[in-house]
Amino acid sequence: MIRVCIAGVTGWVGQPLAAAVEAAEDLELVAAVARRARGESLGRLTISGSVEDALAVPSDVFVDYTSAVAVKDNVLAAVRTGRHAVVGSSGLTDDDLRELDEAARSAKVGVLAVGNFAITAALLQRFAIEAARHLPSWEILDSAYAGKMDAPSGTARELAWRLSEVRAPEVEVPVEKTVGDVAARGATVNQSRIHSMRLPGYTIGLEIRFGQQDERLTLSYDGGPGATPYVAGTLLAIRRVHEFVGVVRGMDRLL
Ligand SMILES: NC(=O)C1=CN([C@@H]2O[C@H](COP(=O)(O)OP(=O)(O)OC[C@H]3O[C@@H](n4cnc5c(N)ncnc54)[C@H](OP(=O)(O)O)[C@@H]3O)[C@@H](O)[C@H]2O)C=CC1
Ligand SMILES: O=C(O)C1=N[C@H](C(=O)O)C[C@H](O)C1
Repeated sequence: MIRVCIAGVTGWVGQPLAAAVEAAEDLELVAAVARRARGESLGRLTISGSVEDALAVPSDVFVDYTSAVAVKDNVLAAVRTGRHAVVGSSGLTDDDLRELDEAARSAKVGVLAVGNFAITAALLQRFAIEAARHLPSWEILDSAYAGKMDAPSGTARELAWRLSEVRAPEVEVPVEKTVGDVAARGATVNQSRIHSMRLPGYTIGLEIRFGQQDERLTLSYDGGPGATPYVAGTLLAIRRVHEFVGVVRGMDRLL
């Protein structure tokens, strides 16, 4: 039986994830965190108001679906107390992930950090890696609901990181030589350009556009209004994270 602690248990993903953990025969939800629901009952357990309190309960895997602001400290606290961690929350930078990797290696635990647990997003990433082997120029468009605090999205950051392992995209006019406002060319993440839009009416989406002379290729991912696609991937990560030591990024290591 794998004992699970979920931070963000009342959230859009945390809620259905907690139900799925409780329904699984090999998993047991032993602790949960959400500040405003502190003290409330969830099945047989009482929701903690802080990660520190939740980590006082023995558990094997810590799952974070809180926010870009809280995730780094939460996961550091979890690995330092010997928990494997599954990171759903977005917002972690490469430097944050390096710091988590050091902490996880010294505690000899695994951390699976996945920008997007949906299979369709994982497939986009795989197809984009293949396309980047053949097409040298691309830019990324990240779209999300108006209230999403972090930018670029975790999905976009992870894609840029994976593409950097293939090559750096070719640009004709170096971005710093832009005439006008350099910010109009988007953010540089691992050498890819990412343009983030935050708009009412949107859920989450990612597009990568490749271009070369006289032809274009666009790969596009759209997340819908429900959190179901993230739950299955997160359950898989909970079951497999003990196989790793240090930080592992991306769903493909699990597929
Ligand atoms: N990797 C992936 O596939 C996915 C990633 N995400 C990412 O996951 C994160 C959460 O998303 P979502 O479920 O929509 O968020 P919600 O805002 O719906 O839920 C956040 C949850 O975390 C709790 N929370 C927030 N801040 C803290 C804190 N400092 N300490 C403890 N608990 C906290 C909230 O309760 P309270 O405020 O009461 O504490 C709530 O339970 C985001 O970063 C999002 O981008 C989302 C979907 C998929
Ligand atoms: O904020 C969200 O909701 C989501 N964020 C993730 C991200 O930052 O990439 C992905 C997920 O589809 C939903």
